[in-house]
Amino acid sequence: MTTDLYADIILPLPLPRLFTYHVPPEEEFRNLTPGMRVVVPFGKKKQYSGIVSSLHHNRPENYDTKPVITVLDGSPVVTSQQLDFWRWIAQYYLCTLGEVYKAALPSGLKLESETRVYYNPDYEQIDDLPPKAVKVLDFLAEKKSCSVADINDFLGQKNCFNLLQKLIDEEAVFVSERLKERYRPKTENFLRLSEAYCNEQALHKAFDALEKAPRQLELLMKLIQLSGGVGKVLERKGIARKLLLQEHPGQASALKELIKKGILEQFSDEVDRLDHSEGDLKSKHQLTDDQLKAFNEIEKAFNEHTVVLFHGVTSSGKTELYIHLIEKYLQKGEQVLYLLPEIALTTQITNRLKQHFGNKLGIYHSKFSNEERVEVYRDLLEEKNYQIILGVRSSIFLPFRNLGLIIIDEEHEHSFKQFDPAPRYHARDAAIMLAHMHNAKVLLGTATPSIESYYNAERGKYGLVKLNTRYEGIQLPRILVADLKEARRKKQMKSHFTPALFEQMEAALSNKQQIILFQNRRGFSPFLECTVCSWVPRCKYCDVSMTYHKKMNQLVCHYCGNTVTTPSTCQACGSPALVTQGFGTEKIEEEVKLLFPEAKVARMDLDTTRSKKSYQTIISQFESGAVDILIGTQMVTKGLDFDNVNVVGILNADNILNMPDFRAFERGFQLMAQVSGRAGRKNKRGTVVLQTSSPEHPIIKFVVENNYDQMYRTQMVERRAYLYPPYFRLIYLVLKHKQREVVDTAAEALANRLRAVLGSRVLGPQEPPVGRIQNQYLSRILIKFEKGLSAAHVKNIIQEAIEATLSNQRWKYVTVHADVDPL
Ligand SMILES: Nc1ncnc2c1ncn2[C@@H]1O[C@H](COP(=O)(O)OP(=O)(O)OP(=O)(O)O)[C@@H](O)[C@H]1O
Ligand SMILES: [Zn+2]
Repeated sequence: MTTDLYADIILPLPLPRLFTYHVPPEEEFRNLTPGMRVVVPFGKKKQYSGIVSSLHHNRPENYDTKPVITVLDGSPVVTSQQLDFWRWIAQYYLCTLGEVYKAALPSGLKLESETRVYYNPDYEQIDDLPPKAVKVLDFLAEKKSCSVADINDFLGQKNCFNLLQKLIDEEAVFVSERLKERYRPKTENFLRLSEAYCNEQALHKAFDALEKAPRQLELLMKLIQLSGGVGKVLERKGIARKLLLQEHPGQASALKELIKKGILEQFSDEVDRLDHSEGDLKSKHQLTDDQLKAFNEIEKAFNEHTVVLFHGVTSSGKTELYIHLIEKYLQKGEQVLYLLPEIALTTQITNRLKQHFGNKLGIYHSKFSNEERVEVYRDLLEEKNYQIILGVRSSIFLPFRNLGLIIIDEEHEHSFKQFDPAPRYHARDAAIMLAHMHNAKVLLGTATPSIESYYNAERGKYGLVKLNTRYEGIQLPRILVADLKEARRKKQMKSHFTPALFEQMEAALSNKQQIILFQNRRGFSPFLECTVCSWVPRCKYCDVSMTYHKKMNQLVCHYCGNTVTTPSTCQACGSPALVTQGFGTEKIEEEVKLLFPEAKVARMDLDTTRSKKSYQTIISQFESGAVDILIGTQMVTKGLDFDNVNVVGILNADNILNMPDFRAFERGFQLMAQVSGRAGRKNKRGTVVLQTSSPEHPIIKFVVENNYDQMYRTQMVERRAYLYPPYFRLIYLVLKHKQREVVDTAAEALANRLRAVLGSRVLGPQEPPVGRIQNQYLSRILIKFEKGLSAAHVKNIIQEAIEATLSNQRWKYVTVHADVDPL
């Protein structure tokens, strides 16, 4: 122990341990507290911003500490509760705190150490700049950002520091090398009368003075008009410069003169990027008797349980019920987090929630810009507007102060689990932990519960509430099973459509009703094949075949994104006889357009939804009836609520059920039941056509009968027999290296180490189905252990074994990551 102060810092790097720095005695560091961001040196030259995890007086024994360079915040940006949550995630999901830090903060709050200069698009020039500076600004405006070296090259000089300094002072550019925050509240320039002219007499003097300057006079009059009259302009509220110059941007020089003469003054002020307009709030729908009964049961169940599973059939009005529940918590002054699995869903739910909760609702997801996300983050940190957050996975990392309720909609969805990079967390499971920390409640809502959650409900760990009737008593859709084998044998197929599906579609179209078609693959076809020698184009970097995308005329690797132009001849035998095999959404779209030339068709999959607005556009086109047929991947299967969909087609159930995964049947049931649920939600019972080569498959039967219980029971028998969740826990260890031999020997050694302690609970190593990704060879070990064994203990063993294995010089560059509770 010393009197010197030390800080353990979380850096945005995958380091197994926190680094300790000493805190200099200067005034600046007086109020340093955990959760604040500081700048620290790391390695030879680099600087990073990190988060203070803790402060103490213990000098590290093994190394000399470096000093903290500077503090970036006046108060913590990460609360102590968040830090505890981060620590839990790191420990449970076997990753580092640095990895959690990277996932948890929006990038606008993480800083970069490279010397990059960013153009400020909001900068409006007032003073004259030297010509060179204008040149640099034009250059930057085009590039948006570049390095200092680029500017030197551009100007042909060694050092542009002085010039840059001027631009920085003007706030025309931002430089992240100074570790200035990349995010800045957006400011805008405003104009008002200056103090001296702020009475009617003075104002009249100004009019006289401007007699010979008609453009300036005109501008002054416009300011008065925009302010709402002479009386108002004297209040000096400020009119946006943009607004003033809107009609006559050429008047900028006249404005400059007015400012110079001291009649007007310009000031800048923050404008909120997010819309806080109140709008007209609608009152809630009255709950039906069945819904009310479920509502009361949920409230009662919360008296005994932290978590309640709400199993309500599709279109039973779960969302309506959530709205009532949210209101209750808001009245108590508590915050609500509403988690959704998919951005596609947020559009509709946002609209529904906005109508009731207006500007108390904040939205948080990855299609939002950094600045928008920072604003939501800061809003919660400073407890300003938002009381409900609607978001996807990463919103569990927001700085909640007073969380009362977490709703997890479509809790069975796999996209709640983050696959890559670390932390590989399950947002549902992590949210339950978060709720425990806040003493909050969790409602898991779904029409098709995950087997894990249903099991927890059955054995009394969670409360269970059911709602078996659809709103307005509409029956669940009629499901027709269409036998693909038979239709092919009888030569009745129209491309990928059986007569049953084709007829239903025709009928729906002639009745002006809409159709949803589901195919679980995007692209045109899974692969291209040479009919002469069977050659299939494969990714150069990964061990998979490439997917053919017709519109782009490209082959795309869905693992690493690598693209190549489609070859016109076989690269092995030279034959031009290349044919497409299988089909994805793009091909279905093309076929539908040929088969139903009159119908308007839209497609929703990863390829058509790259931008923030694209979901909104597709969904509102379909809502408004501008589109008759919507084709999509799993994005279209869940949660969407359309009034006029009468027919749903599942093009191929087999490739869902044939996945080499112990969850394939459960998942197949959920997907098919969910997509079926999109049909016939209003007015009239809908129809689903389910195309399959195995109509006798038990899962198909359960879907047709809407028999969740039976599906659950049969699956549980298998889970128990083959030692799978929910009876057993799984952890994958994935090893990667650019040489097969190295990764294999390392995996073997690691598995042996583990086996010495855990015995037959260790399986493998084995090459995973895709054995090479981005030129890295993979090997995988599976650890399967009984619920009775302490997970924390097993994780300790794993961590030690990994460290010991990697300490061998031979395997130094092998990377190992864990996937806890993999999906
Ligand atoms: N009490 C009610 N009053 C008026 N409309 C209702 C009521 N309950 C449900 N609805 C309407 O019925 C439709 C289906 O309800 P909702 O979307 O809430 O079902 P859901 O159970 O969430 O469905 P899914 O599981 O398929 O997402 C919606 O359009 C909703 O507005
Ligand atoms: Zn690839």
